[in-house]
Amino acid sequence: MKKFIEKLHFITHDIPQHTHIEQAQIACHAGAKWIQYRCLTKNDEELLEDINAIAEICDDWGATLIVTDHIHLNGKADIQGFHIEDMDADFIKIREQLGEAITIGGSSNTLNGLIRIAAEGVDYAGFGPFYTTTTKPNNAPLLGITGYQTAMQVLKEKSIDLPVLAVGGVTLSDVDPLMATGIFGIAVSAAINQAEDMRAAYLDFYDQLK
Ligand SMILES: Cc1ncc(COP(=O)(O)OP(=O)(O)O)c(N)n1
Ligand SMILES: Cc1ncsc1CCOP(=O)(O)O
Ligand SMILES: [Mg+2]
Repeated sequence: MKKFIEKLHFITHDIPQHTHIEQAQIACHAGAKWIQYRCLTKNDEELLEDINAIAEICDDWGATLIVTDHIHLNGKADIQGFHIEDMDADFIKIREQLGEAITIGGSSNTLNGLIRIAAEGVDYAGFGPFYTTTTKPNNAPLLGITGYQTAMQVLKEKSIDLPVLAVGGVTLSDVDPLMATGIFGIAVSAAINQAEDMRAAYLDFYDQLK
C-alpha cells in the first residue's frame, strides 16, 4: 500500500527549551504536517501521556504522527506510524506485526542499507548523517551532498522507488542543494527546535521546500 509521505519531517527531541508537546504544538501551529515524536528516555506511561497529547494536536492540525521506535505502543494511541532507528531491524517482521495501514520508516547510513530496507517494504527512509549533529552524535561517515547524489543515482538505475529523506545536521541553506540530488525530502530536529524562534525556523524550512 503506497503511503502519503510529507516532504518535511519535524523530529522532536529532549531539549531544555521546550517539552516534546510544546515542540509539536509550535510546529503544528506553524503548519507542520508531519511530527516524529522521538523520545528514548521515558517509560511507557510517560510516553503515552506525551503521545496522547501530541496526537490530539496532530489531529487538530491534520498532521501525521510518527513515533520513533516503541512499536509495542501500536494500538495504544492514535499513532499513524513508526520510525525504526535500528539499522539491522527486520522490516518484514515489523510489517507483519504492525500491518499494512501503519506507516513504517527506516534509517540507513549506507546505500546498501537503503536498498535492503526498500526491499523489505519501508514506506520511507531517513538517510544520513548529512552533516554533524548534536541530536544523536554518530560515528557514521558524513554523506555530504555527494553521498546523496551517488545514492539517488544508484536507486534510479535500479528503479527503486523509495522516498529518501536527508537527516542529520541539515540547516536551511542545505535544503536546495540536497533537494537537487533527487531526494524526496528533509527530516529536521535541531535547526528548528533549537532556534530562538521555533515557529519562524519551521516556516523558513517549509518555504524553502515549497
Ligand atoms: C526520518 C528519520 N531519519 C533518521 C532518523 C534517525 O535515525 P538513526 O538511525 O538514529 O540515524 P543515525 O543517527 O544512526 O544516522 C530518524 N529518527 N528519523
Ligand atoms: C540523525 C538523527 N539521529 C537521530 S534524530 C536525527 C535527526 C536530527 O538531526 P538534527 O537535529 O541535526 O536535525
Ligand atoms: Mg541509528
